[in-house]
Amino acid sequence: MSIGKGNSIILRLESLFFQYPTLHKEIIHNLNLDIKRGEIITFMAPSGTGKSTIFRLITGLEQPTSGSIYIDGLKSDNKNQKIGYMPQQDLLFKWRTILENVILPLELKGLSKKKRERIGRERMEIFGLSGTEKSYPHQLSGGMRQRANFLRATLSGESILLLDEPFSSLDAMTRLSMQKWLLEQWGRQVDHQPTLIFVSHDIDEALFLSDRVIVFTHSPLSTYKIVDVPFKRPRNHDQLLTSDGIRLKREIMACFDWKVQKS
Ligand SMILES: Nc1ncnc2c1ncn2[C@@H]1O[C@H](COP(=O)(O)OP(=O)(O)OP(=O)(O)O)[C@@H](O)[C@H]1O
Repeated sequence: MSIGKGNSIILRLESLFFQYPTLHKEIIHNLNLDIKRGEIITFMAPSGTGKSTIFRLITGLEQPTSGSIYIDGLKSDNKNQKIGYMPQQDLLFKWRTILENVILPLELKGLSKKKRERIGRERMEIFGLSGTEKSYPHQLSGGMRQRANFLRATLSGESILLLDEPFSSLDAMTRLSMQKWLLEQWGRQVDHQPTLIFVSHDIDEALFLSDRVIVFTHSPLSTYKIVDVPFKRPRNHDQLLTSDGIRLKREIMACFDWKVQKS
């Protein structure tokens, strides 16, 4: 079944239910959510309630107990290849150079060595990674490694990128500059602006990055509050200190007064 390719909805979760077979509690209960093409979204909910599980369902690593996931109009199956994924901790292969790491998606697509290295070098320059082509991951700072991870995710060429707390391991200053940097890179991709879906525990980060923040209000994940973020792009962190910024923070904080179902 299809919801119509070319529709402005790029991701639809429809009547979604999920429970791990080994876990007594349900994680997702009748979740319905539409995400538009090119949006930047952040999912927020307390730890351990199932945000990463939603990502595992979208990537096809887990199958819903019932319900459907539509990606770009098509009902997804477990062989879905249309998702780029950037995990919480960097997953760069330590035995590969940075160039070899970032061009991995092009290698998997079968591009010649010459072509993938040319594209990789060009993109590394844009992403501020020139000079690290022959370095190994352990030789780079945390911020640089996350740049390489983000570059690898964008080279997957997919229209949806899932970013699971991508900055959580970074210090506060690096984190702020990485948020700004990531929005700048996203803004440059005029022809192919992917839909970005973040998981974050950080209210400021969610407000700085997102068009909409989806704050789940119960466990199992089912209902949520949508907080629309009206700040114009390009953004700066000062916007968070305005009366609008403070009002939005209060709105999100008010959603966190909820009880987690015991397992
Ligand atoms: N493969 C699995 N098998 C069984 N239970 C699992 C599995 N993966 C996760 N869980 C459990 O499912 C629940 C939701 O986990 P999940 O990682 O999705 O939460 P989260 O909201 O992303 O957490 P965090 O914010 O801490 O990363 C937790 O209770 C977790 O222990």
